[in-house]
Amino acid sequence: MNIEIRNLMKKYKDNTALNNITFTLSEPKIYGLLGRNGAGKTTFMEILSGQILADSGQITIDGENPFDNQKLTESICLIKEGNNFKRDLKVKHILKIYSFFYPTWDQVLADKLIKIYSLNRHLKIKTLSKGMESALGIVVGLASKAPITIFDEPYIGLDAAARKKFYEILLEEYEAEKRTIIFSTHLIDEVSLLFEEVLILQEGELILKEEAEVLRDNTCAVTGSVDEVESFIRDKKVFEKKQLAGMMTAYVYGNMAEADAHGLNAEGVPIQELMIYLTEEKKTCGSMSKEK
Ligand SMILES: Nc1ncnc2c1ncn2[C@@H]1O[C@H](COP(=O)(O)OP(=O)(O)OP(=O)(O)O)[C@@H](O)[C@H]1O
Repeated sequence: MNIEIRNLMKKYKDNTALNNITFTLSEPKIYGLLGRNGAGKTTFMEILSGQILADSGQITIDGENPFDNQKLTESICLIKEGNNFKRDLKVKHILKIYSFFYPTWDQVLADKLIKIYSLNRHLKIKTLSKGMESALGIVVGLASKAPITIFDEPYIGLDAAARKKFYEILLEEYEAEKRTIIFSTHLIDEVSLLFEEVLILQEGELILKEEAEVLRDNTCAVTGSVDEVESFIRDKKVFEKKQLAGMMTAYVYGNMAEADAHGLNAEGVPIQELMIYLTEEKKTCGSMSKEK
């Protein structure tokens, strides 16, 4: 589905949550939507899923506005950090409701996931632990098979093994059938290998939109003697330098092969590091620009 966002603005009183963002998500991909606390990620995901209205600008999915649009809502599944389900309903009721709601619902997958996460269908939501409630969110998000599936920090309380299982199945399902998956999380290191494209919001503005592979190929951490590294980075954009006992590591925009050719040790820069750097101050990544 083609998602077009043009000059989207959203304010809460004097607080600007989204400030004139413009971009297009035209392909089914796994998108990582990143940013510091309060950057506007949840606000954007709520507008995209038709739950709230923007103040101005346009948002369209295949040409239609998602707000109050029943037909489109059947194609979008938003799983939030918590409170996704009515507290007095049982797990089995939730599964039933969502299976009716989503034309693309996959009951076989839902059953498989219920088993993997050892969820008891007869328990009421209010009696589930935080981790179990998150697991149910994951079951619904994945089994919905919604063409636009959005996970907003979906795994509060879920342990590392359960999160790993989630990533594995997400990837398996995505490989079997591509769909647009938008994933927002603060556990970037854990998930970043899943991302095909990364979007970074800061203070309501989109400061980066780039394919993950381009980011990986064009940023590196080079280490060597201070003189060697200083000479290598002279004509490069450097976003951090660290020095210890005569050695220097510099994070730069450049590729590893070039650093190797200079006899320097080069490693990739984790997306989390890049996000932290870019959001320290308002910076954009030069040619790795925000809008395409
Ligand atoms: N319902 C609301 N009422 C008032 N202000 C709000 C509301 N929802 C969000 N905001 C404000 O809008 C800004 C963006 O919030 P949002 O929740 O979209 O950020 P976020 O990137 O999802 O943050 P986090 O990573 O902490 O979840 C913040 O300054 C927040 O305080």
